[in-house]
Amino acid sequence: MDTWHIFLGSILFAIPLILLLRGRKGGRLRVPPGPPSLPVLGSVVWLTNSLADVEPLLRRLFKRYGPIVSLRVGSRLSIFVADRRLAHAALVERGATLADRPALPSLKLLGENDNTITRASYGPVWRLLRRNLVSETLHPSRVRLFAPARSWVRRVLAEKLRDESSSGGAAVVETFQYAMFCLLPLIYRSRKMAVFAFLPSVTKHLYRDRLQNVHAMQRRKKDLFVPLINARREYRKLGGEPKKESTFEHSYVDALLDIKLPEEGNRPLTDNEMINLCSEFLDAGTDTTSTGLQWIMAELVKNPAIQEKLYKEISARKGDDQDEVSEEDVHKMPYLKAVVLEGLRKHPPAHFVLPHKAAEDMEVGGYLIPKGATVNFMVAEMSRDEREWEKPTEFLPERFLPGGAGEAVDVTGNREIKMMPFGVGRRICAGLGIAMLHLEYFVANMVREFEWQEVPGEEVDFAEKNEFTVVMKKPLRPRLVPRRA
Ligand code: HEM
Repeated sequence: MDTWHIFLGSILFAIPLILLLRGRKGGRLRVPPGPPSLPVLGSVVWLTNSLADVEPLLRRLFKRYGPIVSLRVGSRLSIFVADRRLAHAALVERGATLADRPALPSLKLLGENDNTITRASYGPVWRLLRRNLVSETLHPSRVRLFAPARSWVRRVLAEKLRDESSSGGAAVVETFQYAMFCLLPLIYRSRKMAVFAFLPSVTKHLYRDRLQNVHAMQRRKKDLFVPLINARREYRKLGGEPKKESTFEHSYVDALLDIKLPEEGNRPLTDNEMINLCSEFLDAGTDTTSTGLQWIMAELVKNPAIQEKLYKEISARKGDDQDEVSEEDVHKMPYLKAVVLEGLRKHPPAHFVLPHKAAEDMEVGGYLIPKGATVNFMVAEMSRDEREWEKPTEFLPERFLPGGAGEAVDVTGNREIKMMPFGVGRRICAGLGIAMLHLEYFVANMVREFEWQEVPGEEVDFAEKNEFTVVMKKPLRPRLVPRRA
């Protein structure tokens, strides 16, 4: 072992030890450091910063206090973790302790329960709902059955992009969203509820209009989903055969109709619960995937040599006469996978995982995470950390090929975390497999159909904007030159 390795080994050994000693005061563990707090308001930083700008604020706090910091929102303690090793210790090594979710104050205002996969407490209902989605609908054997739907959406997407490109810079963002809407049908989302995290009993009066809008959207969601659910009920009653390409033998709604909640006297799901679960399925999968697709295509526009290398890999497998790059094909394309992983590393669609809750007191990095605290993990900070990734601001898919630093990176983070675009541990994204498949499938087919070029005056701009996911502030508008007749 050379001196450099001994030096590196000592540093890696010393960091947790230093953190451990810093967290102790008179032998007792302290909560992670952070700015001072005031009663009712929480951390004083809220006097000069808004919740919407929490990411740059956190970056400043990590510089000042280290990779784990505390903030208070009202009386609630939120802890933020930016270090990949601490994330592994918290979410994988002591996974069950942090597998719970904090209660959403807004749910009560809306008269809703938390029976969805994302919101449910870590327990039997969550387990049942999650298993239902993962093994009944998103299991690879089921996902394969949806190949005709994927093909149909790919054709629609290519046609729409062809139309767009004939009129100059193509507005690809809406087209990607539309494609994902078609694939995971229609969407409803309620992202404007963050204000109700502060004193819901007061903010519900201050933001009465916003609350009314959310109620109206809830009604619209009901109008939209109930007929679809009822149609499926009828269809099952008749024991019907699938009649056309878009009618599948199995759907998520079928799996939901079969569920009985053992903890609650074996009752079936209510219509409201089914609506929330359908809408969660679409919410969770649509924006995330179309945002990921947009960032990856933007990088390919900006890096024509990488696009060309990818095109060569694709055309070596698929002749011009063949219809599409299929699911089976994409599994055999290592460079395509590297491009998608590098896109998710540099531009994770979600910069935070969903909030976790500590079920009991626990120690992370030498600090106390008290029972009931909310714990958040900084996805983008980890995958852009220059101590872990060489040239993290550059788009270099080669790092995921044999010999590269990201070779054999495991996005599930079970062994170690290098990046965690889908979260890790027990609450890891339930759609990881299908999300990776959709990204690889659409990137491959879109690069095969068109050459994606930068348009003068519409240069690619990697500035970010916080929406439901982190999107391109200036949407991508490339020139698309068809590669095939
Ligand atoms: C590129 C696309 C996607 C990304 C980047 C992504 C990312 C994430 C992240 C970061 C979480 C939170 C993990 C945590 O709290 O620790 C999550 C949770 C979740 N995702 Fe995804 N997701 C994607 C696509 C999908 C798709 C396609 C579906 C389903 C159709 C889906 C369903 C879910 C569900 C149900 C959860 C909640 C898991 C739980 O609480 O047990 N996601 N996802």
